[in-house]
Amino acid sequence: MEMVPSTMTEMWTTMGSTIASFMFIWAIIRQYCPYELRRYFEKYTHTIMTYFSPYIKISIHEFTGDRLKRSEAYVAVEAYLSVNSSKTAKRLKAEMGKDSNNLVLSMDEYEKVTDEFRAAKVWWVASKVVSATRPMAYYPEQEKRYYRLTFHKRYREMITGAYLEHVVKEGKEIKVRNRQRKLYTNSPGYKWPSYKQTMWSHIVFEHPATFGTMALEPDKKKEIIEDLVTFSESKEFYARIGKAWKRGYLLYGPPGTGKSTMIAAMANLLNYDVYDLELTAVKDNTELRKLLIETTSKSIIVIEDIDCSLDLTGQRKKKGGKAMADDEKERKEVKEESGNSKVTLSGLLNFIDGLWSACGGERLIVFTTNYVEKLDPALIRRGRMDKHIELSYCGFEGFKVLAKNYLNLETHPLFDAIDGLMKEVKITPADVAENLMPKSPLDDAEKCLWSLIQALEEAKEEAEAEAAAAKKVVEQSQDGGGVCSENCLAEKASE
Ligand SMILES: Nc1ncnc2c1ncn2[C@@H]1O[C@H](COP(=O)(O)OP(=O)(O)OP(=O)(O)O)[C@@H](O)[C@H]1O
Ligand SMILES: [Mg+2]
Repeated sequence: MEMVPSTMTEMWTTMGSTIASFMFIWAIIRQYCPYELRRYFEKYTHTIMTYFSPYIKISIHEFTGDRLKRSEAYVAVEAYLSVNSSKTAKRLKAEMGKDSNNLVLSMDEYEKVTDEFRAAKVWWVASKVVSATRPMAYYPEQEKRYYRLTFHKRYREMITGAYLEHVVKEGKEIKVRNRQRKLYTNSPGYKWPSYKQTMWSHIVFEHPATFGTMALEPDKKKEIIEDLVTFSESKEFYARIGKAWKRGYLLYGPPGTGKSTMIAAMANLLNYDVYDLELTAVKDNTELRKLLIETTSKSIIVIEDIDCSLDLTGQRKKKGGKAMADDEKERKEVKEESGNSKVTLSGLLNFIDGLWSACGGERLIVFTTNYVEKLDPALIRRGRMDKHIELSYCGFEGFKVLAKNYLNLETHPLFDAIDGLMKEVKITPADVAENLMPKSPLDDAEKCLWSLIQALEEAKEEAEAEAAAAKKVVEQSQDGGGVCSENCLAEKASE
């Protein structure tokens, strides 16, 4: 019986000295052996340890084959652990979250946390490998981050199946809930990526516009919202009919009628990112393709003022004489404005429905224009631009939305006068909004309404004066016996 403690002591002593000798050899190897030999030794020690260990390890690296894109699995695990580790981890790092007013916590490097799934215990470690810097290396020292999951081999099937599925699914949901939406732009003069750079630069998207604050006929608003929501919920439908999950919107109408505002409202409704594509800054069709491939899912790709962006008007209907000359002049101007860009109409059409436009999924493509009639019909046919939305002058219903937003008024005795004037003159929502905006702290709602009435009356007088001038021109031309074309009448009236 007395032998037992002594045998135990001997055993511990032997184990202790074995470990000490091993550590000593390891220290010598680290100190004196060349890097290659060290790596070799490490590799085999590792293999022997793994052979005897009952634990399995899975690594999830931040970058895999494609160095330009973070691995989706890594991003999902990062999000999952940001919520599940923040209660147990002792060292956390904090980053700015959604709307820049809350901090999102996640586990810091080399931190270890435990998770449980159906009574199985697993361990996560956040780690990184710093690659050796070589003298004269082109790229600076690289850090390769990864997460390592460790679990007992008896849970192999459950962890590699159900648990990882659960982590990725929950991680993606957390990411969507926490993500800060971004507004991307392709800056002019930007050079095609060097290491790990992209052709897009971005800022946080924080536009406050919503469909609730937009002055729009209620039926039209409802129709657009339903269309957008149906699109965002139709993943299976698009897959079933064999169509890429994207939808094109053409927004057209005079300046100040809310086209850009509607894009922001769309992004806020669907929680999408916005890619504001400046076509004049795109060198050629190849660059356009690269830009498109970089866009991510759940995004709106916007080309504003498509008619001014490039000479994309294609083969327009032939017009006679002067109109044709104007047309040519205009094209020349557009060409000059668009600088050296060689993006063509066919390049843009391929951009909309080419094979690679399907990569990424769930995307809206929005064009805006002030002159829909100038666009090539091929560019805006259904199937490319699926929904055409006209944004027009402000009606009384639109005014009521703005009065509620700007002045918190639902009704007022001056509303009737405004309704009457709005039926007679055209005014853009931008002009209505400007008049309803208090100009000093002393301005009350009634003063703002009077300011709008005054603007409407002035617009009415102007329209009446123009109509009278046009009438006079017609009368003069009839007295002179000459026949005046529509164009010539317009010219004379403007004189
Ligand atoms: N329908 C609308 N509802 C609410 N506000 C509007 C609306 N239309 C315009 N506005 C207001 O007018 C301003 C200008 O509107 P916006 O930039 O959306 O016009 P636009 O149609 O894009 O003009 P442009 O053709 O010149 O680009 C916005 O900041 C917004 O405050
Ligand atoms: Mg605009």
